[in-house]
Amino acid sequence: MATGVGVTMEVGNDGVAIITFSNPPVNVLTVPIFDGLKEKFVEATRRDDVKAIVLTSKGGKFCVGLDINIFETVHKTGDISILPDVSIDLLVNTIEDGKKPVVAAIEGLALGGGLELAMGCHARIAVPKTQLSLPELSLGVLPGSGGTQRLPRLVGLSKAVEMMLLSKPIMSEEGKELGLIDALVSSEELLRVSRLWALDIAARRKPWIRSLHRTDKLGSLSESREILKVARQQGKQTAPNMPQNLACLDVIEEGIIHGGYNGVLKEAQVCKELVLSDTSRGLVHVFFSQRAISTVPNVTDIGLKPRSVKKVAVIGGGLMGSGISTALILSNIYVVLKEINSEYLQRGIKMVEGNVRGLVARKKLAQDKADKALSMLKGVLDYSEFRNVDMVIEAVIEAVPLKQKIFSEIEKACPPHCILASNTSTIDLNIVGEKTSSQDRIVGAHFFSPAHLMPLLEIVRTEKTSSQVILDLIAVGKIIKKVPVVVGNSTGFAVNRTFFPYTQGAHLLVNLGVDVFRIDRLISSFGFPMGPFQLQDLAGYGVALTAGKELATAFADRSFQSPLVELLVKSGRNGKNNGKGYYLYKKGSKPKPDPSVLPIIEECRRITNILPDGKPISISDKEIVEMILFPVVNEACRVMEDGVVVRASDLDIASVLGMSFPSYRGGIVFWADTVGPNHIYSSLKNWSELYGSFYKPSRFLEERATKGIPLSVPASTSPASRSRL
Ligand SMILES: C[C@H](O)CC(=O)SCCNC(=O)CCNC(=O)[C@H](O)C(C)(C)COP(=O)(O)OP(=O)(O)OC[C@H]1O[C@@H](n2cnc3c(N)ncnc32)[C@H](O)[C@@H]1OP(=O)(O)O
Repeated sequence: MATGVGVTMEVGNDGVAIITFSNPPVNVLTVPIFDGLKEKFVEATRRDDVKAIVLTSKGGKFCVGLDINIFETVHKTGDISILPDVSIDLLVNTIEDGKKPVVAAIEGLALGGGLELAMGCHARIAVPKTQLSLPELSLGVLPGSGGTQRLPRLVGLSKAVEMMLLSKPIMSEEGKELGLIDALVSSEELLRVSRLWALDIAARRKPWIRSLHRTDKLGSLSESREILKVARQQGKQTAPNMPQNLACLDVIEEGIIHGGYNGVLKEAQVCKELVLSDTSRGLVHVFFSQRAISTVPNVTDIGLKPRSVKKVAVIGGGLMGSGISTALILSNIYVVLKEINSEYLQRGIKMVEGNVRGLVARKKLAQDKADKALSMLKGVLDYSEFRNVDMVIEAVIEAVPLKQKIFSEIEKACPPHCILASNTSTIDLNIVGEKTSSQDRIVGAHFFSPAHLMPLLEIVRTEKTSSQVILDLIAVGKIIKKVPVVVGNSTGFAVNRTFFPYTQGAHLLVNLGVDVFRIDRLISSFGFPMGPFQLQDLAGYGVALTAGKELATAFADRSFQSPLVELLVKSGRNGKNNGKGYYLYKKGSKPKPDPSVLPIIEECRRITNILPDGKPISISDKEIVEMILFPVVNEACRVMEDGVVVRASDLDIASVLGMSFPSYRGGIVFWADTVGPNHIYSSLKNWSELYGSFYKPSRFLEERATKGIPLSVPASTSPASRSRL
């Protein structure tokens, strides 16, 4: 066992046994920890000098739950027997129904199995601001140690359903109001109060409560059924592809109808079934992939320390610049926002204010924090404030000469340590920085719109960008609560490059006679928040035209260009911006497919003239999804082969966070490996013969498919690998 890992017991003169478990840094529950707990509880129950027990942990973080590596091992081996089976033996028989009262002393956080362990105790004392949550559904499983039964009995069914279905944490203050926590005390008082509480229960001065036996908070059967019915309807609507949501509600219902103990039995059985589901495989993969991105070879492993970035200049107050400024000021980074005239500057500042106000209106930000954030913003029209900035983020239109001019100006205006970042989404950074002699400080900081809300930050490095600058930007990304993924310099970088065939593939299908609204419906059913055409409406046609052209030129050998967006613009449509695109947009109502767009699509089909024999192709729903997503996988293969990403799983995270690829499918590469490279390769080969080079399989895909190697296996094992990182 590693140092500091284990379970100890100390019996005080007061007759209280303090059982302490420790598994740094976050006290995950593993088989040895469970074994240690069992041993100590049995010993404390047996010993005559022990009147009561306090369960606690070391290090200020009570417990983050079961070790998720165990799920990963089950996924790799299929061996479900390694899953600890503690729900009845340890939690019910040994702790809850044991002969001595147990109080949980909780500090920092109690998540998943950690909170379940605490709920098996007879009382819970917590430190203020302790985070409490059952997030198991976000891993594709359900609480497997009695959580589905005890939480409703402690906080009421509605709140418990909300906390589990949304994996929503609460703080111990709310936990106290709800009855989940019995007392809130300072960290220094935690053990003293817990000991006294345990002794009070032993002496019957305080109630000895076994949560599983309670029914007082459950309400009547008909009320419970109504709550579960509404939750099922919502689950079907919002998470149709997530089996764990409905399974969790079924398990809760079992306990309500047949009693908590039967609920626990069913819970353990369903949890095991869910662990083996594709959804759990995908979500657990995403969990670990998101943590893996923090390791970047030659950046995070060479002993460098991130420098502090306190003041940032943002150039350009448009949609992106104002979003980036918002993200920075919300995290206490001072921003100078530069525009070329006061009209544009005022507009930019208003947009930032609007972003911040929007967060307050949606109760995501307190008013005092909003005021504080806005006080960190200063609008400027020249470079004088740039003399002491730590970083500049350029966010002007995608025009090479303009960006080059800005970069040579900021090179002179900023101090020599200043990071020079561009938010370009497509332009080669070497070209952006061509007219400077500071290539080592030039880096891409590619945010996704709306920049204050979207979690991904693509950090683009050239061969010349210094490791220090990359490390600094990773640190800034984390401070502003983004997930920073370091990628290599290539047109479209990782995300836009991988996903350019997504839009083009959808357009190609339309020109082959497939209905736009059918495509959008199917892509939404696959799990994207919306289809490619609604997304185009939302992003605005200007972006579609400029970025689309850039990518089509760079990848001319495999691009499909449709005149549809130009035709839409000619007919006075500009997507959501002017309320008219493929859909009609009215305030307060959902977008409606607009039938008057169909003649424009017909005109487009006449221009491209690719309908085989002049007739629309006949195609299944499954094939439509594949004809859009397999070309994306194909480009992902090229991105990996070109070394644009460090690991395949970085592309998974980038696709989930940047393109809203459904997380429960594990990301684009993980999903492709689930579908099977061979099926993808042979489908693409077939379509390329029928419909042209857009579908031509890449060399990397062909090699993996023919050799039977998963796409996620590191590219370095492939002879064609040539890293840009
Ligand atoms: C039977 C039960 O019902 C089943 C369960 O309990 S399932 C588990 C339920 N618990 C969870 O889902 C919690 C998952 N963890 C988290 O949400 C976050 O890690 C956290 C909020 C605890 C901390 O976040 P943060 O401070 O950003 O640190 P983060 O980098 O995520 O985690 C620190 C380290 O702990 C690891 N870790 C955190 N929770 C873990 C877990 N439950 N199992 C294994 N490792 C875990 C992370 O992988 C990371 O490891 P690394 O340093 O080697 O990369």
